[in-house]
Amino acid sequence: MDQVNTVLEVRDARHSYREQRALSGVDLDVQAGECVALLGPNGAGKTTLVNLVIGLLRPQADTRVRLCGGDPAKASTRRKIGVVQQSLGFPTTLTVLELVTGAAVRAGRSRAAAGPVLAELGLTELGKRRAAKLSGGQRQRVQLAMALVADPALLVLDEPTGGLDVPSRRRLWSTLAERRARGTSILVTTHLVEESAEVADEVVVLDRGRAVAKDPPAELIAKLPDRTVSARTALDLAVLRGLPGALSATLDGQRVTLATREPETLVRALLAADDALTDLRVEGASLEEAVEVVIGQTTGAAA
Ligand SMILES: Nc1ncnc2c1ncn2[C@@H]1O[C@H](COP(=O)(O)OP(=O)(O)OP(=O)(O)O)[C@@H](O)[C@H]1O
Repeated sequence: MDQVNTVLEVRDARHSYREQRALSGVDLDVQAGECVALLGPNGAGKTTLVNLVIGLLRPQADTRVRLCGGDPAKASTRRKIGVVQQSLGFPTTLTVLELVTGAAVRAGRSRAAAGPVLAELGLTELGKRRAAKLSGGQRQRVQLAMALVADPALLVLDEPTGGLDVPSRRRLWSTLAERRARGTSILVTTHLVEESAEVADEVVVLDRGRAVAKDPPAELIAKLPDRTVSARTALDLAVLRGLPGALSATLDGQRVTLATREPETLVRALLAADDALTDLRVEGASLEEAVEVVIGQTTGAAA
């Protein structure tokens, strides 16, 4: 691996809160300009991993975290990251402009850097408003502006969409996509599997403290063995089950549903066997299903 391009490197992350084990040996890499989405059910260890990355938790055992080649325990290394966390507060007596300008100055950037970032996040008109008078969604945008104004090498967001309405979520994901296109590396934890897939280059699925999948979203979906082909047909069940590519077939009235790993082969055979066939549908798997499958597989393996 090209170390120069590795913005974040986590090796063998293990973490326990007293007797509660939260991470059991996770490796994670974020390359320059890459967006990695950390997915997984409640309690999987996502926040624990993020807190190790941003230096809020001290590494235990042989856990090794390198951020731009440095140790996140050091303030000089932490300055290279921008963090958006739900629990992170800021002084509510300051105005939006003061908060974002302050973040720019602390990061060694000019005060003038605040203006373009406020515009990027649609906050210009709220510049004079005190943080105490902002809605939850607006506060979240201010946090993102404070993180982005520092032009971080890595942007870390822990559940940034919590409490946001649909337009605000869309706006957040499109801001992240634009920043990624401009070269910012992003690590984001989320429960919104499908939304994250539109931005993420790679999804890492955590389950009970382990990484159970690490793939580009499309590859994770492609690992799902089955697709569903359905149609209205007069063919009987025995014929349908015998079609090339059919793994199984069920009939509901005249509607057949077939499972297959070779949808193209099966569809060709179906059309050849029944020229009166109607209402043909091929359902691809969603990323959400793929994530459920990888978590289900490990649950089954552990049982
Ligand atoms: N401060 C703490 N003290 C004790 N146990 C903790 C603490 N923080 C987390 N845990 C436990 O560690 C495990 C991982 O929690 P973590 O918050 O990292 O998961 P998560 O994937 O972020 O979950 P969620 O999606 O619910 O936010 C859970 O079993 C949780 O109960």
